[in-house]
Amino acid sequence: MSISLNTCILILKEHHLLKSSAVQDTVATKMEYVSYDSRDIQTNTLFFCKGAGFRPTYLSMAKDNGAICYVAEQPYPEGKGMHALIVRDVSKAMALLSAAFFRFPQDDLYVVAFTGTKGKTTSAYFLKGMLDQMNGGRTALISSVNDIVGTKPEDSFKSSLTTPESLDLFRDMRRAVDNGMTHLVMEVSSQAYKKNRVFGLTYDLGFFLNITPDHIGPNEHPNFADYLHCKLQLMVNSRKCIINAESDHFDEIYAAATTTTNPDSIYLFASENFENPKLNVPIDFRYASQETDMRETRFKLFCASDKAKQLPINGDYTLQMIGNFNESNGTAAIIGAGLAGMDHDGCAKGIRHVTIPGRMQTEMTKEHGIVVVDYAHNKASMMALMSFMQSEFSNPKIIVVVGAPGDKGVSRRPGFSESLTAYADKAFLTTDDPGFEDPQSIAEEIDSGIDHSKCDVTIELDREKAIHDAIAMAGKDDVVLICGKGADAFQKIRGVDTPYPSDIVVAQRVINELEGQKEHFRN
Ligand SMILES: CC(=O)N[C@H]1[C@@H](OP(=O)(O)OP(=O)(O)OC[C@H]2O[C@@H](n3ccc(=O)[nH]c3=O)[C@H](O)[C@@H]2O)O[C@H](CO)[C@@H](O)[C@@H]1O[C@H](C)C(=O)N[C@@H](C)C(=O)N[C@H](CCC(=O)O)C(=O)O
Ligand SMILES: Nc1ncnc2c1ncn2[C@@H]1O[C@H](COP(=O)(O)OP(=O)(O)OP(=O)(O)O)[C@@H](O)[C@H]1O
Repeated sequence: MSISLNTCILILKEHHLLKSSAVQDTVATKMEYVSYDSRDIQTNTLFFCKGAGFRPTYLSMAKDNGAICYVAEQPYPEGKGMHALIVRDVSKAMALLSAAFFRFPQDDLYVVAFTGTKGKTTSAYFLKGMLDQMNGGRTALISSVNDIVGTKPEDSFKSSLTTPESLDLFRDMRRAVDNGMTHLVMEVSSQAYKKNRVFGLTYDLGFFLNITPDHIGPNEHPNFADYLHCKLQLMVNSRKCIINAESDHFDEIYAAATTTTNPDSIYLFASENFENPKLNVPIDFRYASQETDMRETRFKLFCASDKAKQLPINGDYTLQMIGNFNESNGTAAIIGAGLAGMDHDGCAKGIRHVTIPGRMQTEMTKEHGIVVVDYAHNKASMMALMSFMQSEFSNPKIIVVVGAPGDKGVSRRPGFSESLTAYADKAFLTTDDPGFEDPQSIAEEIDSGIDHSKCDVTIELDREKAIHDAIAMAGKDDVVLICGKGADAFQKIRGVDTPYPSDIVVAQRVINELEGQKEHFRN
């Protein structure tokens, strides 16, 4: 793989990004590697100086290690003797040049993107499960749990970001194409748009699942308007748009979709009884709950409009994932599979056994009720989870283990106070990725907003002990919800991913200790 200096200049000029360039006569002009990290350089590398944490010494290091050209928003003396491309926005430049360097892998993939405050990972896994039926397991995945770029074990790896840096994304897409993958399902976070990680990328299908306030605070979005604006970009950049008509801010979402997409290629879905008198476009797909228990979720999908009836996906579906919110996620994913060419039988077979690490993993204990490990970690998902449990078990005692992360998403803390007050009988406030903040202060902040006449609180910063105490106190008919970390096997503490056994492992161990049982969590 390579890219010439001239090509870089042309691309940057075409997008009005180039401010100035300095070309060295004696230096090679063919770049054979790209990087934004001075610790990862090869001969003739094109190096991007980007990010709040960038230091000019990284450029010196990159040059010493073989970088011959740098892209930056200002010239650096440390880059003397290298080609220099000085640009208006280095993150946009990196996305465009990376796509070109990796020979536009998106052109060889059917690319589907999900955005939404909640349900991205779940919907992405559902869709991958179905597409794999059709293409023989050749669906690549970019998600906040795992990235999968091929069929061999070494082609699956844990992701550190939900949506990777543009350079990493295009490299992974190239790897997927070279490994014979035909489809890519990806989660696109609001940060991905804010940081131009997907700049210039167009999706075959783009989904807007829902939006509620989240990710607002230092290092993320300054306010809700910015969060919404970033998420709306997915609609602007999708050839076909699929929108949850029940989402807050529906009008803005639909309007964003119509800026670049004919209404014939915009599809809406909603639950059976949803009505919005102000809506002047028809709902294309409806879903209706069937009988549901703690093992499975069953629902029916109706193709309601003429446009929808062209897709043969009408019918009954069963999910192994519980939680009524998964009917909405499942519906979205099935519409995606239908638009990609699948029929009801293929979809039903593909989605039937999909499970997702750390999402709604449940265990029925003998003496301590039902224990659920789930990734719910903001107000909307906590509300959805606890209201589902309340309705399933006709007002059980709900015991929750939860904490809020440090350094980000500060808006989640009052959201936890509110949702715990609304539904929980007992809360163990504990540690969840405190970063550079004091976990005790985070817990006290959540506690200060809880109405203690409704929800009793214990602050127990040792997460393993909190899980133990929650399960130990639960009676036969109670529900224990261990929230926020899912299958994460680390705690982010002061910039370091500190090993942690994972909530599933801890809960399993506690149940085994208490009941001597050797079963494993479902899913
Ligand atoms: C605000 C933001 O988007 N930050 C991301 C960004 O950081 P940055 O560009 O400022 O880079 P930096 O880490 O300060 O480092 C500066 C540069 O120096 C380079 N460097 C560093 C050290 C060295 O020796 N040599 C060297 O060259 C680094 O490679 C980097 O290019 O680029 C880094 C990778 O290059 C990311 O790890 C980092 O994500 C931060 C840590 C993060 O966690 N972001 C969260 C908010 C996020 O993006 N979350 C969303 C999910 C949200 C949701 O759930 O919906 C996501 O998509 O994951
Ligand atoms: N459609 C939904 N509405 C409300 N809550 C949901 C929905 N789907 C999932 N959840 C809840 O949110 C949790 C996270 O789900 P999921 O990982 O699919 O979302 P996500 O959008 O990828 O989240 P994140 O951006 O935080 O990684 C689930 O464990 C569940 O508790």
